[in-house]
Amino acid sequence: MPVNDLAAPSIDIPASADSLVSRIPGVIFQFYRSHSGHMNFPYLEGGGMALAYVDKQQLAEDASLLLEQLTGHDHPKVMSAIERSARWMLPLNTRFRLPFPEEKPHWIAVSANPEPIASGVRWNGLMMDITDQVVEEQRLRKLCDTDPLTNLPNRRKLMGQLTHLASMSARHGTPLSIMMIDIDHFKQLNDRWGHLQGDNVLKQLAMMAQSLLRCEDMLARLGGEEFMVVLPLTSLQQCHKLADRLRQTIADHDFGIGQGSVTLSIGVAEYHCGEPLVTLIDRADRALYSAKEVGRDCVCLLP
Ligand SMILES: Nc1nc2c(ncn2[C@@H]2O[C@H](COP(=O)(O)OP(=O)(O)OP(=O)(O)O)[C@@H](O)[C@H]2O)c(=O)[nH]1
Repeated sequence: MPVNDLAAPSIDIPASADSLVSRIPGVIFQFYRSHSGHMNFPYLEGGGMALAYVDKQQLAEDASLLLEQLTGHDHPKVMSAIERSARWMLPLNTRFRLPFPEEKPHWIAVSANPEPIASGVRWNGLMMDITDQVVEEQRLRKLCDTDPLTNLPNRRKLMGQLTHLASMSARHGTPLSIMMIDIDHFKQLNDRWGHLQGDNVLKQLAMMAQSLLRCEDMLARLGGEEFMVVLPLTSLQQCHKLADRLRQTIADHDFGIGQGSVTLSIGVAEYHCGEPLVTLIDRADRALYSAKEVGRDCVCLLP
């Protein structure tokens, strides 16, 4: 084999790190915070879109021009990540939304190592635009938490929300109630009208129930023809009233198969501060069972 064939192909090697930095899909930075709290970016270079709308000269003087643009929870989140990193000399790892003109904000991931210096702390790190990755994460999370037929939250999502609301209720001493809802004789409905019509009833029912609720309430499909509603700041009596309104609304509705063809049995229970959630759910289940026992199309409650 001729010796020339083994030689490395001729490539365009960047002359310096600086010329390489402008070609990478991210930003390399140095960030500084003085003991008095002044922050700036002594160094901020890179490629990709993230730098297109920031004024590097200004940020070299004052980083708050960037930090003040952060919206929602991002500003306190980033500030406390900086504080934690500075206090414990731990890597700074966080993400935030950077507003972009005439576009949705872009998600930026930050990763930097702190080093103490006499006048404050200096970080050397990277920022990357991770918008595509975050959008995909959000899509997958929604898929995991959603019932595909009705588009309602599923059991998994509901249990997370119920756990959160129960701890808020215990902490603030506020009432919390749940409704367990089951369609009566749904098997007969499917057998008589077909599975597609059954699906249609589930979808319409979900929309109608949703329209009777407040935005802080959560309606979920637990599976089959069973639904649950979690109602924060709602006593057993208020929940009972609402459950009966829902039962009546559904009984009055013609789902394309005649009024009265779809009815609900509903069990209602109220959270007792500190009890396990399975106990609350079991009470609502037993109330639902009682509603079936007394003849369906009714609401029963267990305090
Ligand atoms: N169309 C449709 N049917 C479903 C779905 N999931 C479960 N089902 C049906 O729901 C029916 C539930 O039947 P059962 O558990 O016997 O309860 P029921 O007939 O409603 O009787 P009661 O609850 O005692 O009033 C079954 O026939 C399931 O096949 C679904 O996504 N779509």
